[in-house]
Amino acid sequence: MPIMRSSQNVIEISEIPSSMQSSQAMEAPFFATVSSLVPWIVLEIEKLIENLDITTCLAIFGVVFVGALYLIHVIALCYGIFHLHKIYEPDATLPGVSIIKPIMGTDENLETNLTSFFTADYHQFELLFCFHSPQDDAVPVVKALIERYPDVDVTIFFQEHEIGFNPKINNMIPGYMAAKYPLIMISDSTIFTRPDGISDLAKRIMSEEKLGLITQIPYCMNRVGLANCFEQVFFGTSHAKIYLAGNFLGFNCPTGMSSIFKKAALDQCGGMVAFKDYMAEDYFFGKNLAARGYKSGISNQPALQNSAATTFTSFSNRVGRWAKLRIAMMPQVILVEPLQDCFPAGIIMALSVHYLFDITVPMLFVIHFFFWISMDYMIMRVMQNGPLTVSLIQFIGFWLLREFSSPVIFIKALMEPSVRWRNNIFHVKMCYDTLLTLDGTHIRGYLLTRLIGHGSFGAVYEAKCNSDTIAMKVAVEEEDLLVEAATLQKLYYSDISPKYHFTGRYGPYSIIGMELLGYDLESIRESTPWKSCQRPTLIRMAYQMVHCLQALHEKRLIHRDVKLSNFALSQPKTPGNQVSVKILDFGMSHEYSDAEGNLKEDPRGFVFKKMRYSSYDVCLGLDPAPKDDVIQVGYAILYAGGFDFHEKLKSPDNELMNWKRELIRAPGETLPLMLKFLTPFFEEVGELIDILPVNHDLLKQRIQQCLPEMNASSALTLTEEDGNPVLT
Ligand SMILES: CCCCCCCC/C=C\CCCCCCCC(=O)N[C@@H](CO)[C@H](O)/C=C/CCCCCCCCCCCCC
Ligand SMILES: O=c1ccn([C@@H]2O[C@H](COP(=O)(O)OP(=O)(O)O[C@H]3OC[C@@H](O)[C@H](O)[C@H]3O)[C@@H](O)[C@H]2O)c(=O)[nH]1
Repeated sequence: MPIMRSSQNVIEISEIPSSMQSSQAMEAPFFATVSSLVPWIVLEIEKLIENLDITTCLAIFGVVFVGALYLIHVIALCYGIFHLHKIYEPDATLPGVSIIKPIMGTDENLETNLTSFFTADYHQFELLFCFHSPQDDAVPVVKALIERYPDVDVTIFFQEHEIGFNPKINNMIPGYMAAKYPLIMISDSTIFTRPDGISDLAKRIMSEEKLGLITQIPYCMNRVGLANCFEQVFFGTSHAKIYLAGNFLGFNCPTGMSSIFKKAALDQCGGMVAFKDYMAEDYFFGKNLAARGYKSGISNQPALQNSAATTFTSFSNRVGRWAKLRIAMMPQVILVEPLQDCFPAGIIMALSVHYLFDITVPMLFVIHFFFWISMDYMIMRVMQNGPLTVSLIQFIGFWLLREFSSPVIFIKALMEPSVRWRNNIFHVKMCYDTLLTLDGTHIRGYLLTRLIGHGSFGAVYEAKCNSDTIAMKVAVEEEDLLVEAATLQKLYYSDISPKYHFTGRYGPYSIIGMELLGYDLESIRESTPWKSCQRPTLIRMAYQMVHCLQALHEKRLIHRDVKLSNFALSQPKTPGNQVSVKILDFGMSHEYSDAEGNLKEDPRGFVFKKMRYSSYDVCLGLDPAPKDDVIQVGYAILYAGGFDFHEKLKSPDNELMNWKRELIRAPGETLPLMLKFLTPFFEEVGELIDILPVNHDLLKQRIQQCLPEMNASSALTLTEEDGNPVLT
């Protein structure tokens, strides 16, 4: 509603400053000049308020927004000048530092980067090199350095299990578990350190008791090459100013490429393993530490990225991936992020000020442009701590290229459903990470009490309402749950899946309420002493798993995501604690034919070929059929029986494909010794072909033949020993 004022008021207000003007004029001409403007400003503001309409409001908002961006520049520059590049004297009283180096692959600069850590000037540190696999190309590089620097305390780790979504965290967990010092530094393989880099981080984090996490602000080594200079200009200008201002103002605004934290503080948050499912683990380090009263900050030295593999494409993929993470974390940045670059902000400011004060647009835009680029140049000089390696003209060229390419990268990141990170492709969904932190939230009258699990579609919580306890699956996108809800309804009376309760939309979330099952079979495997179920248990599990598929396939449904963790036990029934195996997670399931037997396409376009645990035919590019569910059950049975299928999945593509082919062609020769007794079952699996329906009864008979002395269809019983589940 417009604010009405009488003209008398206007005159009164405008008169007050003029009287002040006369008194101040005697004191100082400068203040007099400023004061003389006050009545004019007040008058203009009064006029504005009188004429307040939607356009005026937008224009005022525009001025405030861009004004805040100018302020961010100023804060960043001042904070950079006063905070960065301070030099500390070595301090032998600082605690030891365990430096975790996650490594995947090598490039021409890896040796130089790693050498800088071997030769770092810190009195007590250990280097913990973490690899996904012994075949990694960087292993020989590290081994050569260990030989060259025998006095440095170094350990190499190979990832044992892929326990979470985040491959970097999966990789680092063994290193973290073995770390012996109270300070943990995480330093990416592309980082070069100055000799006093570790000392700087340690000094900074120990400067306050409540500091839990210190990150190095990302910057780059001086390198030649267009893409490298472009990258340096990006990290020295637009990225640096948000990072500096954000950290100064206390925002959780981290990048995890080079950071240090107090191990005791992270252990309070559940240790490294607690972050295994967050793609933006760095953001959640900061967030979880803050929830426990710890502060975050930045160190005095920037992180010197020194990859030899930077190209314009890799830069755009990487920055696009980060943008996707930010959007997933804070969807509100979608609105602000594209507008906070120089040109969009300039247009907003010029149009707004023109509208409000009738000053010409080109002049405003030119002033804005020069202010912005000059501030960016000064901020980059602060980051560099001296003259830039690029000339002024080159700086302007790279800066312009960055400004023009930024919206393209951002829009591309928004449009693409998946992100690539090294060898992995991920589907980062909007708000996905927030789905994992909903415990304590009320949804549809239920209190979400515990996160039970999560998959690519959403998270599953235990949810309670009075005495009723159910499982609630929560996703962001409605279509992710539609198929699952429909499948659960179709299977309601077959007793092989959790009972369906309800589905719907609740605020930003889509939900399904369903029966809460007990332990999943992967946890049962994990709780056995040798990570392998005993034969009588295995045979009965296998029988019931095939039974689940039978009920599913009879309804013309295929699961397409069959794995051990997608089978779970029903709640034990008294007396005798009997349990049955049920199948769950129908997010990828599909009704493959209509009642007449005509095949149906799935419009969702999943790429099963790329799922490493898909069957041989599916990896070749064929559409999954019921027989492929059975083959995947075969893999799950082997895994439950003690075969390290997860390790197998890490084999090179050819080797894995050969193994999959041989397992169904010649199971007697391919099955590991301890599981050779399963040959009758796998021989029958090898007979399955797409065009014939699967004969599940025959498969069950074959399972029975694997261990004739045991009744494969007899019930399973669940007990507990020392708090661990025991399935017999
Ligand atoms: C009135 C003006 C408001 C301006 C708001 C600016 C909006 C954010 C625009 C650009 C973001 C650049 C952020 C740089 C730091 C984040 C680096 C990054 O992407 N790191 C990822 C990879 O390591 C990490 O996993 C993601 C973490 C999520 C960070 C979310 C931060 C959101 C940005 C909030 C910063 C507000 C600063 C405001 C300063 C006044
Ligand atoms: O699958 C992978 C991918 C990456 N990594 C390691 O993780 C580190 C970072 O990888 P990259 O250099 O490819 O990626 P980025 O520079 O984009 O990573 C950065 O941004 C995203 C954050 O979540 C990360 O913490 C941060 O390191 C490297 O040391 C790399 O070897 C793995 O160990 N496994």
